[in-house]
Amino acid sequence: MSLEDTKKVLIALDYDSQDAALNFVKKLSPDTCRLKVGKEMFTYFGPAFVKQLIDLGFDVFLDLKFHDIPNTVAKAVTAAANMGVWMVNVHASGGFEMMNKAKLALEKFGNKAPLLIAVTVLTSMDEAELKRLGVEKSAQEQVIHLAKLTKDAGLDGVVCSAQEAKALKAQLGSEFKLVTPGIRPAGSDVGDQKRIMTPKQAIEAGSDYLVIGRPITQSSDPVQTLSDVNKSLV
Ligand SMILES: O=C(O)c1cc(=O)[nH]c(=O)n1[C@@H]1O[C@H](COP(=O)(O)O)[C@@H](O)[C@H]1O
Repeated sequence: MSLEDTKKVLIALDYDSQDAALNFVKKLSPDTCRLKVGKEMFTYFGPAFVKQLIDLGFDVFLDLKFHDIPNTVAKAVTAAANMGVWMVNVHASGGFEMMNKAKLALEKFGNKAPLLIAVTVLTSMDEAELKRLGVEKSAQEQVIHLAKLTKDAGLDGVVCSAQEAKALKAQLGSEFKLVTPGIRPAGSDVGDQKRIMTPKQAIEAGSDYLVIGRPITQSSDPVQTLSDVNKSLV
């Protein structure tokens, strides 16, 4: 297995302090994880913070979950690619045309284009919440439906829960990337996540990348917790 393949963990840097985030990041090696910057840190600290992480040698997943008209999203993913991020995402419910236009906008970056993935059904949602939105399908059916649309639009993969990973790999093939938040090592707080799995279960089910935030960042020894998670995946 190559070094790249061993970096399955994407740490969700959900901090409201840049110093706290950087103190933590400086204890990490880019060989053992990748980093995710989401709405909170990007809204506070912007592209300059993302660039600092890239300059420290980390692959960055810019998780801004774009959901807008096709032209706006195509321009937003172009801005992300110009920042040099490794992965960027949109909401699949933005539709085929929006996703396809975003993917086409990244073609000009050639092999420097970030991976483009789409969020299917948020891992914080269960079937009761889907029903409130007027979705009558089960969570798994809705994830599969949106993942097929995402693949047809030419994207590289989806964000889903690990609970759907086995069915998605069977239906969409091994190359289509599955990025799974809602990861909870045994015994850790579930918080607002609903569709969860442990890191080891998620990899066994077919997840390519595990997004893990609070179980690592709020642990009493985050570096040790990351190391324990990585060891559990070997
Ligand atoms: O796109 C995401 O990363 C994402 C999608 C999703 O369905 N669920 C989800 O939790 N996330 C993100 O994954 C991270 C999960 O963090 P923890 O729940 O702290 O492990 C957060 O930064 C969320 O914004």
